[in-house]
Amino acid sequence: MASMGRFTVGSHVWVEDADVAWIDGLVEEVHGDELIINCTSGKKVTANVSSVYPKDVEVKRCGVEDMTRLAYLHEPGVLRNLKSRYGMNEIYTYTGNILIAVNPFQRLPHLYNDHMMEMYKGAEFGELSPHPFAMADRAYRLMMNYGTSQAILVSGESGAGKTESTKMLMQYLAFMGGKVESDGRSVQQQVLESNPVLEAFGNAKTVRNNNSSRFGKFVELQFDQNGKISGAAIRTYLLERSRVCQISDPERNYHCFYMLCAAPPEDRERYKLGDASLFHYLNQSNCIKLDGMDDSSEYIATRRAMDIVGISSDEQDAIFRVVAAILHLGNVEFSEGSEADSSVPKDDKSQFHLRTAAELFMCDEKSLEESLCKRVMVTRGESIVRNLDSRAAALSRDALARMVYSRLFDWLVNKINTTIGQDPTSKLLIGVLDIYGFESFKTNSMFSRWSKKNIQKKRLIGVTSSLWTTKRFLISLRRNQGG
Ligand SMILES: Nc1ncnc2c1ncn2[C@@H]1O[C@H](COP(=O)(O)OP(=O)(O)OP(=O)(O)O)[C@@H](O)[C@H]1O
Repeated sequence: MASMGRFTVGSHVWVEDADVAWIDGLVEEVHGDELIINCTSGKKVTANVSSVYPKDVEVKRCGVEDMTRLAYLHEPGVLRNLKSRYGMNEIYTYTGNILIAVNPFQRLPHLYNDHMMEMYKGAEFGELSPHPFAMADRAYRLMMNYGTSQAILVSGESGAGKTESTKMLMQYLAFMGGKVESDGRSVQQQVLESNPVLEAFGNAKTVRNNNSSRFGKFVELQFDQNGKISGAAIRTYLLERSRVCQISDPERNYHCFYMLCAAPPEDRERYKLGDASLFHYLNQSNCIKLDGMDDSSEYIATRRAMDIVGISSDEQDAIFRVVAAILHLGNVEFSEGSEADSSVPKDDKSQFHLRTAAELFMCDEKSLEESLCKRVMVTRGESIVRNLDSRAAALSRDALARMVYSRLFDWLVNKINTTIGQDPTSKLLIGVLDIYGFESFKTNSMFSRWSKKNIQKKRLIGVTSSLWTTKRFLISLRRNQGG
């Protein structure tokens, strides 16, 4: 694959470089499969033809908007093109009908305003600069013209900009299909307003992204025959449960835990909370506070967002009681009990946290303790109760915390969906799949499962935010389409 064609003395080539990935140069000598290359950096390197690619010398310095126009669509050619465009603040590039987004790491509001949406409305695909609005417009028009549902796939590595791209796609679809509601807020507004709630409970700081989504999201917008949004559903999948109990430096747990520890004093008192650094599930990492994020104002903002998506104040109280109970649960430590291989809460401090967790969960303290320190095995109608040693009790404590948190998250998503409301009569929909974690799976099992179940009958349009996954994405896309 690497050596497309034969290289001769004087050929312009790209060669792999340990420091800058790819470096260009001229072939000076050819010895069978070995080439001696004089690089533009001044370096002279010997390389095997398998790690050398031909260079297109005719490509413009400013690059091309659609990379299918490149003479060679190989890794160095693609990277060079994206780099040239990025240098001119052009963060979007097409490869056929796939949009590649490069994270600008700065706000570019002029790219996403109403004027831009008006410009892309109905414009021929490829007529204007590459943009997520063009992708959304294409999906919308294909749906309206052919009467077929559409799916837009957003893939890329963590921090590449998938969530931002998804928001822009939703913004444009809401602009095209938005309805003015006489009573209350419209469906599109509710979908957009559900983001802060989902982010508070499903996002966390990771090494690569301070606001990383730790779950996959498929937003389905349903349209009526006139192309107006008539309903919506948000489906989430694969929430990273392990994070609830285990985090490594310098990452954080889910935002909601820190928000609640920074809540107004009366709320903290109600949930018997103190500083975030006092809780085992949070203090395994030294990162408690985030630059540019004020947890106490985020708490207020999340409460407000919950009001907007129709979560009552009693329900909000129940949600935060569960969040606080999980923190208390994490502080329960165990020591060996009087019986062999048994365990009990280690000391008064652990007993206090166990009692508080039980109060907040509204369950019996003794039952909670037994559920952690004992295991019940059911065999042919007979139940056998077995003691757990302190290590096993700590593991069941963590398993309970993970399970409760993921149920809480599912409950939130269901609640949001109930409030937004679906249109059972709708035959047209556009789905936007934010395919988190694509790169971290050895096989594309998640993609396959999802594509089979949810996307096969819809047409696929891709937006990808990372070059490295583009190749894999294309292969999956081809497989999925039976190509
Ligand atoms: N188009 C953009 N304009 C401005 N900033 C952007 C854009 N895309 C990404 N960013 C910046 O990069 C950060 C990370 O982007 P985003 O959260 O969308 O990544 P992601 O691919 O969804 O990551 P993860 O998989 O970890 O959730 C954003 O918080 C934002 O600061």
